[in-house]
Amino acid sequence: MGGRLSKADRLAKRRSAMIDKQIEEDFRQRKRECTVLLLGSSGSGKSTIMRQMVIANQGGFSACERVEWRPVIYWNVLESAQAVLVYLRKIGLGSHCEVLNQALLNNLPKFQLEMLKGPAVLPAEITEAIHWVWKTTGDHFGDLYPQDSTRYFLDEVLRIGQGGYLPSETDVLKARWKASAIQEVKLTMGLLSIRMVGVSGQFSERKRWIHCFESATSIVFCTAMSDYDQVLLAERTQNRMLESLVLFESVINSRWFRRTSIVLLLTKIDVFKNKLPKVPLEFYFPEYTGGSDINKAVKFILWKFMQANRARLSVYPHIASLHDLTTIRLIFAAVKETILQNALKDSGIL
Ligand SMILES: Nc1nc2c(ncn2[C@@H]2O[C@H](COP(=O)(O)OP(=O)(O)OP(=O)(O)O)[C@@H](O)[C@H]2O)c(=O)[nH]1
Ligand SMILES: [Mg+2]
Repeated sequence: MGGRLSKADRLAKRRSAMIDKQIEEDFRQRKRECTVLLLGSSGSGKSTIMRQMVIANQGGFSACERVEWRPVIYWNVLESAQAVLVYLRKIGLGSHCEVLNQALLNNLPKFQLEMLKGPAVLPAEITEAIHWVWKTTGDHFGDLYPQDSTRYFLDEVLRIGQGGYLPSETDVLKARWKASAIQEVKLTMGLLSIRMVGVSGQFSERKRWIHCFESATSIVFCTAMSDYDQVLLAERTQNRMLESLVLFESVINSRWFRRTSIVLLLTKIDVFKNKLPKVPLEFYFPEYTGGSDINKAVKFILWKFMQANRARLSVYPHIASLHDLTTIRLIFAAVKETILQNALKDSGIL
C-alpha cells in the first residue's frame, strides 16, 4: 500500500511542485530586477535624466504624453516671464514691463480658470507681450537666468502660444516641474528590468528618501557643476555646491550603501563652460588655482567630491550636459554598463 499514491495525493504533489517552480521563477525574476535610485539636490537634473531614459529606451514620448506636458510648459513660460519682469524692475527698466503687466492683468485669472477646467491655449495677448519684452530687453540679461531653461522658453514663446500647440520632445526635456512625489520609470536593459526611482531634491522632501534606500541596487548621484556660484533658495547664505557636497558625503558614507557602487553625474557642463570665464571658481573655492581652464576646473570639482568618499565605495564619475542628445547617449551607455555590471554581480550571474 505504502508505495502507491492516491489520485488526490498525486494531484496535490503536482500542485506543490508547480508552486515551488513558480516561487523559484519569481525569485529569479526578482534577482533580475534592479532599482536605480537617482539622488541629488534640487535642480541637479534627476527628472531630466528620467525623461532622457524614456527617450533612449522607449523611443520617446507619444503625442498623448506630450499633450499632458502642455500646462507645465505654459507654467514654465509664465514663470520665466515673471522672472524677466522682476529683473527689469531691478535694473531700472520698469517702463518696459507695462505691456506685459497689462497683458497678464487682463488675461491671467481667466486663463488659470480655463486651465483648471481642461485644455486651454496661452492667451495671444500674453504670448505677444512676452515676445515683445524679451526681444527688446533680452540683451540686458547676459547670463543671468533664474533657471537654465528660461531663455529657451522665452525664445520659443510664439510657437508655444499657438493654438493646437503640441510640445516637442525638447520642450518636455527642458520643462521644469518640481514634482514632490517620488517618480518612477520601468525600463529593460539587456537581461535586466530596471526600476528607476527619482526623488525630489527639495529639503522638505528629503525625509522621504530613506524609504527608497533599502531597495536600491545602484545609485546615480547628480550634482550641477554650474551651481558653484549659486545659493539655496531656502537659505541664501548657503552655497549650492557645498550643500551638494555635504549631501553626497552623507549618502556615500551612509550604512545603507556599504555594498553599492555609485555613479556620480556632474551635470550642466554646458552652463559651467559658459560661466567659468566670467565667474571665477576661486572666488567661491579659494583653494582652486587653475583659473579659467575648463579641464582643471572639472578635475578640481571631481576631486572635491571624491574626497568625500571615506567609505571607499566604487564611484564612477561622468560629466554631462543633459540636454545634449548626442553626448548623452554615450554617457548613458557607460552608466547602463555600470548598473548592469553591478546588478549582475549582485544577482550572482557574474
Ligand atoms: N543647460 C542644462 N540644463 C539642465 C541640465 N540638466 C538639467 N537641466 C535643467 O535644469 C532644470 C532642473 O532639472 P531637473 O531635472 O528638473 O532637476 P531635479 O534634480 O529633478 O530637481 P528637483 O525635482 O527639484 O529635485 C530643468 O529645467 C532642466 O531642463 C544640463 O545638463 N544642462
Ligand atoms: Mg525632479
